[in-house]
Amino acid sequence: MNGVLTLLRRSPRASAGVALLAALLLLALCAPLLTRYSPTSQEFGTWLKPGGAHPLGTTPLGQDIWAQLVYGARLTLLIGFTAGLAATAIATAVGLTAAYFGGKVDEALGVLLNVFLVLPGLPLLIIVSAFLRGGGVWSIILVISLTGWAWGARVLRSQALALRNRDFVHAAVVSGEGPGRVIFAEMLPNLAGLIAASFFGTALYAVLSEAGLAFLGIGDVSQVTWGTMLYWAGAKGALLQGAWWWVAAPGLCIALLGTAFALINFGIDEVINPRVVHATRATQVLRRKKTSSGPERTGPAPLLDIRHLDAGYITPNGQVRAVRDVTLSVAPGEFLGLAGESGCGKSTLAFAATRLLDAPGAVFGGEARLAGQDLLALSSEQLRRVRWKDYSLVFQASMNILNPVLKIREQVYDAMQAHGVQDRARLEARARELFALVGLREDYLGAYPHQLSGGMKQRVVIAIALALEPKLIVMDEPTTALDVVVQRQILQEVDAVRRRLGIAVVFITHDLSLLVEMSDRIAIMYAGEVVEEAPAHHLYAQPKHPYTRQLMGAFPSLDGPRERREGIPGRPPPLSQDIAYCPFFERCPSRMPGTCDVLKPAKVEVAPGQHVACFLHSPAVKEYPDAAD
Ligand SMILES: Nc1ncnc2c1ncn2[C@@H]1O[C@H](COP(=O)(O)OP(=O)(O)OP(=O)(O)O)[C@@H](O)[C@H]1O
Repeated sequence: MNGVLTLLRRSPRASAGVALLAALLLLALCAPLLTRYSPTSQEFGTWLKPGGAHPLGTTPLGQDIWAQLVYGARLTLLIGFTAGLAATAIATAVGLTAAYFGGKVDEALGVLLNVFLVLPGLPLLIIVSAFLRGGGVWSIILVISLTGWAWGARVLRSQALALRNRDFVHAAVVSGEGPGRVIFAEMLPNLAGLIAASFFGTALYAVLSEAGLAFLGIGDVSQVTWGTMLYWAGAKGALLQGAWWWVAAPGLCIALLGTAFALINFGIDEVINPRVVHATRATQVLRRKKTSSGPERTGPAPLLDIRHLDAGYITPNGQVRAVRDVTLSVAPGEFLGLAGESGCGKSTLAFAATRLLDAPGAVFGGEARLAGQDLLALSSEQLRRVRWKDYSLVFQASMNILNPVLKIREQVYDAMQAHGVQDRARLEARARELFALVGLREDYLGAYPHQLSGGMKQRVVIAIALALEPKLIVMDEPTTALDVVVQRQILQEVDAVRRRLGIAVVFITHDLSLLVEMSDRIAIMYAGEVVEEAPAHHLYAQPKHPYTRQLMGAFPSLDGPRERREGIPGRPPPLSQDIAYCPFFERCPSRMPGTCDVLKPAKVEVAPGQHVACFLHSPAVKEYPDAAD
C-alpha cells in the first residue's frame, strides 16, 4: 500500500494512468447502472444513429452499441488483468528460478526463453489460438499468457541475476535459508517494482492481442469485448455505412486502456530505477564452528581445527594458491586474531574453511573440522543446518547483507526462523535481547536499513550473527569501514558478549595493535602460510619471525612516544608460483642464503604455545642464537 502511495506521489504519469484505469474499471463495474439494455439483445431498430435511448446508436442486428461498450469493458479488462497476471507469474517463476539456480537450470530456461522470444508474436498467437478454439474467453487468456511471458522473464532474470550476487542474498543463503525463502522473502520484494511494471506491460500486450485476434475473427466472436466489437464493425462495413462511432468507441477505449497501462508502467519505472541505483549496503554474516585436536596444541580440544588446508583460485593463467598448507586451531571461547599484509590469504582462509569460497575459488586439499565434523565433506543441506546455528561470519562489507526493502526486525527474525524458531513472541524477545547485547535501542527493530548509520548496521549484523548463539564467529575486518571510535566501541561490545556467552572468535585484520589488545592468541600469515602463532602477549613481547617483527614495527606501539613507522620494503612472492623455500626470504633482514632460499622451514614450538616457521629458530640454526633474538 505504501508503495502505491509513493508511486502516486512521485510520478504524475502513474497518477494519470491509475486515474484512467480507475475510470475504465468503474465503467465495467457500473455497466448495469449505465445502461438498461443487454449487450446481446437484438430488439432495437438497425443502424440507428447515436441519440436518445441509444447514445452510440445500434448495430445492423439491432444491438445497442453503448451497452456493448460498457459490458465489453468487463471481458476486456478481465482478459487484460488475468492474462497479465498469469504471464507475469510465469515470467517471475522462470526469471527467478534461472537466476537463483544458475548453471544448467539457467541454460535450459534460457533456451526456452529464447525460443519464445524469437517466435514472431502474432503468428504464434494465431496458431495457438487455432488449436484452442472453442474454449471461449479462457482459451484466449491461456494463449496470451503462454505467448506473453518471455520478455518479462528475460528482464526479471537479468535483474534477479544482479540481485543474486548481492551480499544480502549470499548472506541469506549461507545463513541457512532455503531456495524458496531466499527467492520469495529476499529477492522478490526487491523486484516488486519490476514485477509490477512487467504486469502492466503484459496486461497491455494482452488487451492489444485480444483486440488483434478478435479483429481477425480468431477466438469467440460471440462474446462481447472491445475487440469483438471492432470485428463486427469491420465485418458489417460500419465505416461504409457512415457509422464511424461503432469503430471509434471501442477503438478509443482500447487506446485509453493501453495508455493507462503504459502510464503506470512508465511511472513505476521512473520510481524504481533510482532506487535500484542507490540501493547499496554493506554487511555479511555467516557462521561456523569446529572441534578437533591438533597435534601441535595442548589444552582444551579445539573447536575449529584446520589441517593442511590448501585453497585459492583457478584463473585462466593457472592456480593462485592463496592458502598453503595451513594448520590452525581455535579453542572454545578463544579469541584468535589473524593478521598479515593485504593479499596474504586471510580472507581466503576464512572463506575456504567455512565452505564459502565461491568459484573461481576452490579448496585444493586439507581438512576443516568444526566440533569434529568435516565441513569440507558436508552436503549443502547439512551445511545449511550447521551454518548460522554453529558458526557465523561477519564480513568486511558487513552492511551489504541487509535487505534494503525489509525492516530490520524481519531480518533479525529470518536467521532464527530458518532454523526452526517460529513463535513470534520468542522471536521478538530474542531480537530485543540481541539488540541490548550489541548496544542498539529496541525501536530500531522497526526501522529500515537506510535509517541506520554504518555503525548501527554493523551492530545489527553482529546481532544477527549472534542470534542462534553460535560457538564460533569469524569476523573478517568487520569494522574497517567505520571510524576508529565506533570501531573500538563495537569491538569492545563483541568482546564483552563473547566472554559472556563463551563464543570463540576468529578476527581478521591488518591492524596488529588492535589484535594484540583484543586477542588471546594471534596467527600471522604471509604469502598464504601461517608463519607464526603465539599467545597475544607473547607475540607482542617476543615476536620471533622476522616478518612478525617487521609487521609489529610497522604499527605504532600501544604505549610510548609517537614516532614515524616504516612499511616493510619489497613485496611478497606471487601466489601463482610454487614457493618451495621460505616465502619471506627476499624481504628478510636475517635471511640465510643457501638455507632459507632452498628449503622450507617447518613450524617449531619455541615457547609454550608459540610456533614459528623460520630457520632462525629451527634446530639447524640454533647455533646462531644471536640471530634468533
Ligand atoms: N577471485 C580471485 N581470483 C584470483 N586471485 C584472487 C581472487 N581473490 C583473491 N585472489 C588472490 O588471493 C590472494 C589472497 O587474497 P585474500 O583476499 O585472501 O587476502 P587477504 O589477506 O584477505 O587480503 P585483504 O586483507 O586485502 O583482504 C591475493 O593474492 C589475491 O590477489
